[in-house]
Amino acid sequence: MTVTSNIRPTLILASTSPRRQELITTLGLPVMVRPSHADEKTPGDWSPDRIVEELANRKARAVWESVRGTMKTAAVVVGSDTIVVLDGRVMGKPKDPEEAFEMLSRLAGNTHEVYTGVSCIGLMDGQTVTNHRVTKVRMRQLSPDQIRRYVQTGEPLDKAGAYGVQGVGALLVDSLEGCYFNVVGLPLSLLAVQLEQFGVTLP
Ligand SMILES: Cc1cn([C@H]2C[C@H](O)[C@@H](COP(=O)(O)OP(=O)(O)OP(=O)(O)O)O2)c(=O)[nH]c1=O
Repeated sequence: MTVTSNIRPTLILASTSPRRQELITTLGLPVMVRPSHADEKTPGDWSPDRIVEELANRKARAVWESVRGTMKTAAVVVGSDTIVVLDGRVMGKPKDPEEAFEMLSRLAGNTHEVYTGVSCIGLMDGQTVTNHRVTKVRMRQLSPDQIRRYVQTGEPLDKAGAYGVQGVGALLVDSLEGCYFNVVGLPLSLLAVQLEQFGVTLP
């Protein structure tokens, strides 16, 4: 897609995540949201970076396929995927409170990595840029009671690794090394770099 610097493409966010929807508005470009229902299964031997880049691209591609041909304005479809990795073991979203408790018991007192993949696809020509970022997060020691109380807030259930650093989960996190927004699900500086490759000028 050729976008000259005075054109502001619409960003089509391929996501159901309210966090991503809020974060993407920071770029100051028009935003449309189109939930993507891409298959999120990957082979067990894939590396974390391969998983998040592939899933981000699947989400973006599914939406790109459904909207191309229906819009005439310049647009870029954005897909994103986040996982938590502890000692090489991948954690997605917990399926129930019991699994959330297990995940948090493993993360407490340890340092893990949060991987987020972002994939951008130009609406007109399908130009694709896909990358990922990694952030290290140190979680403090937690007693089983503390973990139980946090799980009862309901916050862990729709989040990779069963916590949300932007919410009550902030009380569990000792320190963080890398992009904060990567942990929340959309690394904004990475997205800015990717959009520059489409000729978009941002502040
Ligand atoms: C670790 C962490 C994850 N998360 C969230 C970001 C993602 O929304 C979610 C990981 O699940 P994803 O599968 O990446 O995304 P999603 O299902 O929420 O949304 P969609 O696929 O439609 O875009 O975990 C937080 O909000 N805060 C955190 O601190």
